[in-house]
Amino acid sequence: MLFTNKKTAIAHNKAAALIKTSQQSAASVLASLATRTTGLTSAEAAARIEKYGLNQVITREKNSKLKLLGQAFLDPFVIVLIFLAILSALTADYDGAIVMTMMILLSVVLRFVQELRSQKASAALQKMIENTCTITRQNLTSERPMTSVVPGDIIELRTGDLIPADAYLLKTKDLFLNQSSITGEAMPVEKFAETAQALSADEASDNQVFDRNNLVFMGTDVLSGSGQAVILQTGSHTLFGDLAKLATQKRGATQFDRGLRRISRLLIGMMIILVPIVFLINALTKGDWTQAFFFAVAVAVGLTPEMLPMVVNSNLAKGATTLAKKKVIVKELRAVQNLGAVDVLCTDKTGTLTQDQITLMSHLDPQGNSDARVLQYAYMNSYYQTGWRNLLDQAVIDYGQATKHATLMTDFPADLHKVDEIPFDFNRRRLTVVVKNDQHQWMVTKGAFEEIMKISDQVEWDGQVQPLTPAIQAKMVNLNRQLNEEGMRILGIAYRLDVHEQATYQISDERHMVFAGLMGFLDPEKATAKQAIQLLQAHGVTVKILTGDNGAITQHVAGKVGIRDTSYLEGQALVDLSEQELAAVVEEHDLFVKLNPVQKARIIKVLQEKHTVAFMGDGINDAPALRQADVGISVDNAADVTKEASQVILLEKSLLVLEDGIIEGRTVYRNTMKYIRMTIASNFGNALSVLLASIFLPFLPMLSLQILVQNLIYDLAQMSLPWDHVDDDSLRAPTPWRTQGLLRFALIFGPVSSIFDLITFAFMWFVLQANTVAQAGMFQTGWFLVGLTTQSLIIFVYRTTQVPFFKSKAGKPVIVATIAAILMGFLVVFGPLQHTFGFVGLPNQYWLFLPVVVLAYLVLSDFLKEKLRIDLN
Ligand SMILES: Nc1ncnc2c1ncn2[C@@H]1O[C@H](COP(=O)(O)OP(=O)(O)OP(=O)(O)O)[C@@H](O)[C@H]1O
Ligand SMILES: [Mg+2]
Repeated sequence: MLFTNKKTAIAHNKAAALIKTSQQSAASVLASLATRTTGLTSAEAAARIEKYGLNQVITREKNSKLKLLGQAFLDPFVIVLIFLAILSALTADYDGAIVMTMMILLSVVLRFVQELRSQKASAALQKMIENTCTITRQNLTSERPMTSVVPGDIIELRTGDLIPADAYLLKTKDLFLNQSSITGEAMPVEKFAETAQALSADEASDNQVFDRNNLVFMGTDVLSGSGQAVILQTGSHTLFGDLAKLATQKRGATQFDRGLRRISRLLIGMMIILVPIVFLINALTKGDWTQAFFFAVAVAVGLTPEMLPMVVNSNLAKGATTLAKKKVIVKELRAVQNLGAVDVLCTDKTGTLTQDQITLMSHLDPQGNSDARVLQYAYMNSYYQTGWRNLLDQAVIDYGQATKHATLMTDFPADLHKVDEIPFDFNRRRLTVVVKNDQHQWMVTKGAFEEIMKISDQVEWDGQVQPLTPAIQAKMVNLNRQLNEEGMRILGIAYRLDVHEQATYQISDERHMVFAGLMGFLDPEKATAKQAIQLLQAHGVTVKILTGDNGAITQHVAGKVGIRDTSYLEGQALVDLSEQELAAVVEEHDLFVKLNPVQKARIIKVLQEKHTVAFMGDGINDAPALRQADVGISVDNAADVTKEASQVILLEKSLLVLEDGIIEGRTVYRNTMKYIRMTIASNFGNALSVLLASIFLPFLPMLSLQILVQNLIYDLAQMSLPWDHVDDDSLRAPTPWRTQGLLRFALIFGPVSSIFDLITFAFMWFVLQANTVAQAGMFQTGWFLVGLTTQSLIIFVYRTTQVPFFKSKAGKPVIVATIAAILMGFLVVFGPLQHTFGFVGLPNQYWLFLPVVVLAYLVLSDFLKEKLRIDLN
């Protein structure tokens, strides 16, 4: 569903060249790249980096600064100002022109700097999460950053690796790739190291390149198996290099994005309807069409929510930077806002809820007695397998190495070597390794207890191999459950001797096995897990466990970390449910066990119909779920695909940071909403006031230049909003995007502010006698100051449900910015540029009126806010 139709986007010459290469032998491919299986020398690699550049696809980086600057200029506000400035200069009003030029520069520089900062913050965060790949150079194999790959490099591929660039396979072992990111096809594709056949004429299409078995492409990943490949092309020369980075296209628009767009449209719509009316009324009643036009344009600028994207971005960037200090890296900025909306957190078990230190505790025969041979079988299995080495394998190997490799394998001949393996997969939930010497071969399988049971028909019981009878089975199931209930994770071990002489083994060989015993692992919960989950629950987030492990052990962990409902549902039981039934059971249960990766993603998808869902996981089996979730959370030592599928990476083991992330997300949302609420109400109010003034006044209520200055001052003040303090009680519940209250809010508070505008008009007109065209300057100055002070101060009312100043204190930056805005207003009115802006001095009565009207406005608004129980969340 995500990348359908990508095929149409491939470049013909790139595809044709790759197809040609696929038909060459490995030797000639290596020769044409001037490389060899031992790898490039350091000097060659350095020269090639010079020549081909870093292996990255984003080329926009370079001109992004210019583009940002361009965007800052393209703002409607700036365009109108430029227009006005040119006009002023042409009409020899040089003072005006100079002031406007200053305003233009101020506005552009501020926007540019702020946007650049947001962008830099985001780029810096992305840099902290580096993908690596295994490169062989000068016969030495090591992990290097993916960006350092050059054509001719020899790379090793393993389960969970991302393919760093387009490459030609030299060796493969059951190598299955996931090409869905470029072809849209979800089925795994097996790849082989062999020269491809030439295409017949009617087959010759660019899309054939995906079916070339010996080629792998940037942007795809290894599902299972292993391989070796030589890099053909890097960076933007790869098949998909000219498309934007695939990973960034993963997620569609969120509710938040859509909501913002709706609001912008609403505000712009209001402007489009209103501005022509204002223009016509003023032109017809006052007769000066040019002035009426500029006035209308200035009103339009005033009603444009031009700061919205910037306020949102700097809010998000600020949230992300704060989280980075707590070792939570947000790769995509808007994930911060999504975090705030999350009301269900699904999590994997191992390594997320539990420590990533699994230890092997016991190796038991099927009757529960310690047995050294069981350990030796398991050790062989973990030691020789070449797929993704997960924590269970690591625990076995660590245990083996502690007892010394050589002294461990006492029950087996010393001359064993590996013949084959059948890699682990999450449907089979087991993994097989085959070893042999001159006399015998051993097929050794380990995996989930139930899966090993399925493939065994014999068992080592009372010291001999016996048929695995239902009675013995029942005893073993009992033993397994007992161990699980004690918190022990169990893997079963089985073997089969001398299966056949062929060198390659298949899944179908995993049968008639002898159940040899159990391996018990201890996987303690993270010290912070319980507290973290309690905090999440207290903040309205339900926690659910989605695991591939079995019910008993999951219940044990759930109990330890404080998940109350511990009834569980098995993956198999989900298969037959209709979407409707599924929707009901996902709400009911908190534990889902024996899930395969697709089932994890499916549960999340169903939950998303009613909830905003985060998923936290660290395995390659978690990638589909991480992609599906609204927020994918992973850890730094996870596999490449896993990290790539996530938007949030936890650098530290503590889970308490989850709470920080969620609070930060909610803060971002609240502070964004403050801006939106302010803008909507004041725009609506201003539109009303301007309309009425245009109808009844013989002159303009404010000059276009004055409106623009006012607007600039508000813009400056509002830039402080991301740093505002948010009331604790409004951070207690998830913050999904909600607009219901907004319209009501605008319809109440817009007119309220208009009433005070009208009071001001009346005062200026009747009391101060500013009722002729000659007195227009005084009228305009009077309204300018009232408008500026009320609109600057009203944020303190709108920003909280509580009594401003006394009960809820605003953040310092907001207080400072507000005072600065008011001072700036007074400076413009009474400073050296007074006449340039068309302002005049004001009589003494005005100074009695101003504080009264401002205070009355604030008090009434606050009163209404509480009386009408306006939802300010
Ligand atoms: N390396 C391995 N060798 C054999 N069996 C394995 C291996 N890794 C996992 N398994 C089996 O497959 C099951 C599912 O794997 P895994 O535990 O990684 O799934 P998961 O969904 O990530 O669950 P978890 O919550 O434990 O992380 C395990 O419970 C175990 O029985
Ligand atoms: Mg896992």
